[in-house]
Amino acid sequence: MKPTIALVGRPNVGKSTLFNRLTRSRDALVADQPGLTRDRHYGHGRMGSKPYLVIDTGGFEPVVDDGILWEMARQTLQAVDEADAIVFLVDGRSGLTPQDKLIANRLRQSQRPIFLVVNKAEGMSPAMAAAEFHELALGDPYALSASHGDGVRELIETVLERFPDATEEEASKHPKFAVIGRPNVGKSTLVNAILGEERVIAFDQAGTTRDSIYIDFEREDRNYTIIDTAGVRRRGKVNETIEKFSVIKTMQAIEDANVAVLVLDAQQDVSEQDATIAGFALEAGRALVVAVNKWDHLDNEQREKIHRDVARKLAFLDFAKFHYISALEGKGVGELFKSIDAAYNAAMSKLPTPKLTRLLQLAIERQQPPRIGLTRPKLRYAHQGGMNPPIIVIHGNSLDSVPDSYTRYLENLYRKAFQLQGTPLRVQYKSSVNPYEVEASGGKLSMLKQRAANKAEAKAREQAKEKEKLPVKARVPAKSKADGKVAAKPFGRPGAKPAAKTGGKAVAKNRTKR
Ligand SMILES: Nc1nc2c(ncn2[C@@H]2O[C@H](COP(=O)(O)OP(=O)(O)OP(=O)(O)O)[C@@H](O)[C@H]2O)c(=O)[nH]1
Ligand SMILES: Nc1nc2c(ncn2[C@@H]2O[C@H](COP(=O)(O)OP(=O)(O)OP(=O)(O)O)[C@@H](O)[C@H]2O)c(=O)[nH]1
Repeated sequence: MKPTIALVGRPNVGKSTLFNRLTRSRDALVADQPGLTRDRHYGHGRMGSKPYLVIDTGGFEPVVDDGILWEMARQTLQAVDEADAIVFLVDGRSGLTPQDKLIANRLRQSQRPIFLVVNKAEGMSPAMAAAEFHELALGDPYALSASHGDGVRELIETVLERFPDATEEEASKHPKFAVIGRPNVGKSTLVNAILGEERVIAFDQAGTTRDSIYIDFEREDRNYTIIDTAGVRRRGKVNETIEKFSVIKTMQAIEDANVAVLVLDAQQDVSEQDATIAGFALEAGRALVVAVNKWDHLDNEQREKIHRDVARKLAFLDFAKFHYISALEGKGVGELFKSIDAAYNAAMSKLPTPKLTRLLQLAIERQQPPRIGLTRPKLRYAHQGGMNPPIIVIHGNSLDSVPDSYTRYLENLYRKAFQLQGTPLRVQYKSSVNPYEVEASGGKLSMLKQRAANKAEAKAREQAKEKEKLPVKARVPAKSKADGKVAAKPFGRPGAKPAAKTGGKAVAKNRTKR
């Protein structure tokens, strides 16, 4: 399970700046999708072989007791109680404030490990910057500069020390699906409807309120694991108070599943929270099935309306299959399983290199990528870069100028050819910048240099093939995309090689599309 790190501190200490640093590398994975609003408070990051989730809790005003600030404080406290580690930021330039002391007192009640961070410490000696914050009695403060990046890596390494390395993503041999959705949409009812008929093999009682419940069961001779994120087991319970919604629980469940089943309530409009949860699944690259629940007792007009609402607000889920079901009456549940199976198979598909490359050539024959200025991108060959979600890596030259529309054209073609229904699909580009190209543009390459260039290209292909054997996430490339507030120096995934070397000569540029 990925550890979750919560960033806490009074307003303006630099939480979003640090958040951007810790999550930047993953931004590349979800290129802007039409209609997808990304929640900038929750993000993914990775340090070497250790992936993590980060929450920016927003400004924490511990002294207010109502209104929006109180609501923010309530959410911050929930995150503090549910996170695996807390990074408490203070401002090294403005020094220790009474508010910092109040927050520190509240954090001390938490059972979670706390890391006190003195931000904005660039140009100061770490000992000087940290000195006055020892008073908070939260251990040795870490001095760093979120905007410059100094000390950030050391901090995150220390935070992650206590968590185990991500074992190679265990390719689950069967579908493991998380039932996710906002409160009251019918998640428990659906889980009960599914389990009511099936043979439950094992039942894992959740350790804390944050944890989901894992249930193994058999259906038509196939094994499944259901990850139940609904608040409490309600079988037989009548007057149940509504459990508060936990974003961390939902995100962890999505991460741990290989298919997400998003439950919506057909008797209500698609809400922002629905879209946000859908966005989490998409960002995690999970295969997805949507269950529009409570389809009973709706007249045609209401059904039309929800169809339109879904099409408009969840357009970015166009790869997923939608089911209109009634968990209460047990209708549509069997069909749902067909899509869960299909989505699982698609997410785990093995895509052979020769077929990927043949399809690429076919795509180019049908339609070339457009010329940008004097150059036309040259797409040479493709191989699979990962599973769950399937990643297709395309090698060639000048790939930075392939337009999004062409990437979508390729995606659609691959999706059709491999029947990848229900899973996101990612196309990434790797451009080889041939060091001889500059000279070549002035005249012909000498035979010798030409041979060296060919050798470099051949080696790149070999390496690409080798990489197919590596774990999925280790190969997701970083993209240094400065995010407004942050400096352009790349940070976040030092474990990932910034550029693959081809024969020690040619340099590769990475670019990622969803
Ligand atoms: N000098 C310096 N300024 C920084 C550093 N980190 C952040 N800042 C600046 O501090 C200000 C606040 O940064 P934010 O990241 O928005 O702070 P925040 O804690 O998220 O603020 P809220 O969203 O209000 O809670 C911005 O002007 C940043 O540019 C740093 O390491 N050094
Ligand atoms: N009409 C109708 N009502 C349903 C259906 N499924 C669930 N409900 C009702 O919706 C309410 C909420 O259902 P739950 O299964 O508790 O919802 P949940 O998503 O698990 O809720 P949380 O645990 O709070 O997240 C209950 O009153 C259910 O009886 C359905 O298919 N049709």
